[in-house]
Amino acid sequence: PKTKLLVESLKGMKENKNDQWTKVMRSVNMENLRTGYLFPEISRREYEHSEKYPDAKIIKLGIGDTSEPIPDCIASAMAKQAMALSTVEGYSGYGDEQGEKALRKRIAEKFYKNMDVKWEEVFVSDGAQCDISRVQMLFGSHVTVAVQNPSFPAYIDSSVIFGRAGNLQEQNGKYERIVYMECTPQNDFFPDLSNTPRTDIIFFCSPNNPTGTAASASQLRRLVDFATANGSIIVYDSSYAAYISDGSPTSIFQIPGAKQVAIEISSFSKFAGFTGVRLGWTVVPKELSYSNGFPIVKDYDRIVCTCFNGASNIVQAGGLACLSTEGFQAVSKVLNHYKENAKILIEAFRGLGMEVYGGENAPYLWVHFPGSSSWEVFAEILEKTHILTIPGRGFGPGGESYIRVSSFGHRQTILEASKRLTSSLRKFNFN
Ligand SMILES: Cc1ncc(COP(=O)(O)O)c(CN[C@@H](CCC[C@H](N)C(=O)O)C(=O)O)c1O
Repeated sequence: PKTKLLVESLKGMKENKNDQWTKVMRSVNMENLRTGYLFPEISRREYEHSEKYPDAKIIKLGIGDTSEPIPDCIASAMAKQAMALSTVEGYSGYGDEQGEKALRKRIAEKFYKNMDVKWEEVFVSDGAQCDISRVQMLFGSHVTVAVQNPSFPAYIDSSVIFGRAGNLQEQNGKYERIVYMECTPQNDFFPDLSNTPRTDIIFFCSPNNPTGTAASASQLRRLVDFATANGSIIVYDSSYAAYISDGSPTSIFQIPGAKQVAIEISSFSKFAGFTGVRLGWTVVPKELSYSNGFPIVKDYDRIVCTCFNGASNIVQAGGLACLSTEGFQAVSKVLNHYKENAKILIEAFRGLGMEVYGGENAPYLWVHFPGSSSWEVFAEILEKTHILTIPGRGFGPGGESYIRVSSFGHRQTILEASKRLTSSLRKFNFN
């Protein structure tokens, strides 16, 4: 009788389709996210290609995911913490939502030396991606937002979800309420602030994803002055700071006065291979306040306590190990491996006479195919070389006619990619 009842009820649902739906309206903000999120689309294209060419050895230089194993001393620290949980004396439950004090202190010492950043201003998280949305929770839907163009899509997409982007303008692919700060080779990938309207929030990523370029101290000085003059807040994403090789600032807080106007988000993903382990942090300075003088750090603390129960204790043990002398030496070796990969790929593209940007201060190359559609270049390269890249258009209208190539991969894979590109790209006639 129970099965019969279940079958009847299911049949009943099929007869009147409308009964299947709730009466809850969909958020207009979610409706406004008209395109799919970029990275799952790249994974879908990869899957389609692997179906079409089941024997092809696809090389993945698309999604910026690390490839090399986590150094043993770091993995062992996580394993040790995990095993400790199986003992009475080693077990621990909920930790501080803001992160373990020892790790907060270590992050402040390691990455913010002489920048007057206090450990109480460091909030440990499960990654920069999540913190971008948690920082968005600080502000009402009325606030205005500026992003670099091109830029990592999470800043725009989370602004849409929080109702501060307006409608997507089909004709130019821009959201009507977002200010797009053009970053091109012509302006050294730094926006012309004298022609940039005031916004409440300025998302700024350096080293930059996708262009792979790092802002200089004088450029960041101008950015801080611009935010100070406008009473704006910079949300600075330094997830790739560890790749900086040319002495550019690794933090916005290297710029005097930045603590009054900036929040910094960062991550263990790309310097420690923690993309799957999930660990990041956000610095909210005590000096940063809303227009009524209320300290923003108090609201951020409230959001972290209400919306996040703290990063995993196992993962935080790994984070602490990353920042030990031995651990940081070990992850730096892996970083150099990726930097060497970038050099190999730059050589391959430059050897073909192509304009390549980035790669020195970030694990991303920004390759220009003047006059070509970036999705067509992406598809052609995938079809002809079985190499996955990312079409620049996926990072905003400013990415059209570029592709982003990531330098994560085993050395053999990168050398193989370089060989395929060199032998195949000559024949491509992109126009
Ligand atoms: C500028 C910047 N800020 C934050 C992040 C995410 O950091 P997290 O790992 O959350 O600490 C990233 C990671 N971006 C990658 C991974 C993307 C694929 C991930 N599934 C996603 O959907 O974002 C890429 O651009 O290929 C980044 O570039």
